[in-house]
Amino acid sequence: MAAALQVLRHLARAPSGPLLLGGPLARLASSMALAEQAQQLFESAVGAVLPGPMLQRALSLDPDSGELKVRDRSFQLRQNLYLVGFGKAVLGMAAAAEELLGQHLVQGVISVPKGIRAAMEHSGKQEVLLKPHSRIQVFEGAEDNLPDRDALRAALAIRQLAEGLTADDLLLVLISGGGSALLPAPIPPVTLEEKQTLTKLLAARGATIQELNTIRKALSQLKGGGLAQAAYPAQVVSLILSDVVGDPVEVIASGPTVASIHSVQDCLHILNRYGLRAALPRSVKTVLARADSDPHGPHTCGHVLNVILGSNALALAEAQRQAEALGYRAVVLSTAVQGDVKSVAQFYGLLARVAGARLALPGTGASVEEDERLCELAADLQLPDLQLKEALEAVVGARGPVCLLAGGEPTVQLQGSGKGGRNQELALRVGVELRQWPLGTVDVLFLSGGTDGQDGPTEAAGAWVRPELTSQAAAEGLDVATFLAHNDSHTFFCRFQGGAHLLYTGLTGTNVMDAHFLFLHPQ
Ligand SMILES: Nc1ncnc2c1ncn2[C@@H]1O[C@H](COP(=O)(O)OP(=O)(O)OP(=O)(O)O)[C@@H](O)[C@H]1O
Ligand SMILES: O=C(O)[C@H](O)CO
Repeated sequence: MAAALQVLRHLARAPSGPLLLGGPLARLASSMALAEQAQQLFESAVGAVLPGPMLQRALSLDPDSGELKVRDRSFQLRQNLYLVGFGKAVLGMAAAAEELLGQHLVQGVISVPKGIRAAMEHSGKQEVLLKPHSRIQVFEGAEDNLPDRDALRAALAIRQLAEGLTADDLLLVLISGGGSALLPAPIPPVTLEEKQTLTKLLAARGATIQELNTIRKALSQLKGGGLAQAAYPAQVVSLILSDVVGDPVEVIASGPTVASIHSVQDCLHILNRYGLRAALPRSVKTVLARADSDPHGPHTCGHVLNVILGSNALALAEAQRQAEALGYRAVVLSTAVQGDVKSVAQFYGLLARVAGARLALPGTGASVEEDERLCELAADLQLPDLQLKEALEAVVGARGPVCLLAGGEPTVQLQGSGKGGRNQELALRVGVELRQWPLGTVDVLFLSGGTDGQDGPTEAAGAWVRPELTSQAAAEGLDVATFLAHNDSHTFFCRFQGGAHLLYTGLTGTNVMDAHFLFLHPQ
């Protein structure tokens, strides 16, 4: 962070060339409104991680020999292919896999969210639906992202299919976010209800996805490598769409094809941390005690190839390419944005100010205090891959419009009973921050969107804001602070300018967390 601070000071003194005002870039920008460009970039980010194109990139089948190539590995197909899958994006992944490999597919079972087929049909996304005579059986379940009886039935069908395989077979496992809730198979005597309660309690008390999934793995027959073990001696290829920062295969959907490295002690620490150890059901204690003395130890997964197919980084890289094609100097800041939405909003607000000042008044920049405060905010967020120094250097060298891109999943501490999602809340908070940092001659726009197309329990994917937001809202009689106090960002955006700042994509059929874009455009 000290290095970034040094660069900030250096950049503040650095001379800058003239902006290309009135040049081709400015003309291009004026011909296409900034908001439209922002939405276009969001769509291109999502487009890069749609199931079909992703599978086509990762798999290639030689139709004559039946040789399947997955990255640099080869597998021989001869009507020996089976498929299972679980997760919010798995319907489209399965449709694409069947399209590519259908002639070798014997049977498949997938577990997908309740209502997803109807929703996709409704939004005209035929490409993510299975064909009428598909060999893949579909189970819908896990309403509200919680394991239920329907998901349990799906998990048992998946286990049965895996257990019936032989050494001649290949099992293709399609995995995406939401997979944990869609593949519940508690180890007896733990019941589904007990697992549901424990999961809910851990989530409500703020457990991270890593902690939550460590517990899920310890209590599950299929998570933490259990599915891979059930499929042994068949070969297993897992194609994974990541919805977790850093793309850890052992965490995404609780790693059903990755050997778990956690001990019972790890689980007890987590349960202690959230005050749940004392009140554990007897069944959970029994399973944990049994695991402690399990002579077989953790599952082995030597017969498995785990491949990350798509991620937030891939989506942002595409948006970056598109932004550059539109004439922006585009930099990916981080793909690991986590932390409380309020701190994340402060960071983006001040970043806009510090970067924008360099565009507005070349050679001067923001104040030293603002530079220092930005570095402090960045340090507090602890983003492992943050490219702040590079981004600010790029701004100085840009001499024209700049687009800073980031991704991840901030958290919202829900206090009110309002309607919203973390993207709309982040955008609204950034709108408030931008008001504090007037940038004069630089046009600013911030957009935040969930790549699955659904932000919290709303129909919008996210929202975009500009520095004028709070004053324009006040003129419409809308007090932003009141909406924020109740986590009511969606209601706010529905009313503000007739909903014009909401980002609507419909369900996209994919899910690689959220995308944040900050546009700085010298006027
Ligand atoms: N009123 C609200 N305001 C802000 N955020 C909210 C509100 N209600 C729910 N959320 C947030 O929405 C999220 C839950 O919605 P959603 O199902 O889209 O997220 P998710 O389960 O993390 O799935 P995904 O990663 O696929 O988006 C949680 O992060 C929750 O804090
Ligand atoms: O299903 C899950 O466990 C989460 O979506 C993380 O992958």
